[in-house]
Amino acid sequence: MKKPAFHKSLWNSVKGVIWMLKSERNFQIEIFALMINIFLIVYFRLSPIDTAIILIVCFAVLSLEIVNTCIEKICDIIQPEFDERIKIIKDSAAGAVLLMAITSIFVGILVYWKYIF
Ligand SMILES: Nc1ncnc2c1ncn2[C@@H]1O[C@H](COP(=O)(O)OP(=O)(O)OP(=O)(O)O)[C@@H](O)[C@H]1O
Repeated sequence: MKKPAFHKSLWNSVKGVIWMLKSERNFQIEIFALMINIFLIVYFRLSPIDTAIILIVCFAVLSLEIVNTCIEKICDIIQPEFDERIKIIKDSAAGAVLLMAITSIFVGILVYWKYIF
């Protein structure tokens, strides 16, 4: 298959993110959390390094959510019926998002702490 032009593959990636925004509830919640963080970054006038740390953890959660959804979709195509192996794959992929979400909460507390107190 011929490789699409750069602008075409970039647009395909954007369409993927738009699909996630329209279809995935967890992704919508994580985007809402990103908005809150952007507000807090501006409100507390975070330093460039603290801003970078907050944005990195926010986008790490969002990116993992996309990968988790892709794994779920592939699993649903491969095995629509109940399968113990699919359960392990889906639960593990969801676990990756959970670990990063917990990490992001701790990072948020560490960063915002000095601006609040
Ligand atoms: N084919 C299957 N075989 C075994 N267990 C499954 C299967 N499909 C889903 N499950 C179980 O149901 C859970 C939820 O799977 P589902 O595909 O509905 O994802 P979801 O509700 O979108 O989850 P998430 O909140 O992680 O995005 C999985 O983590 C897994 O434990």
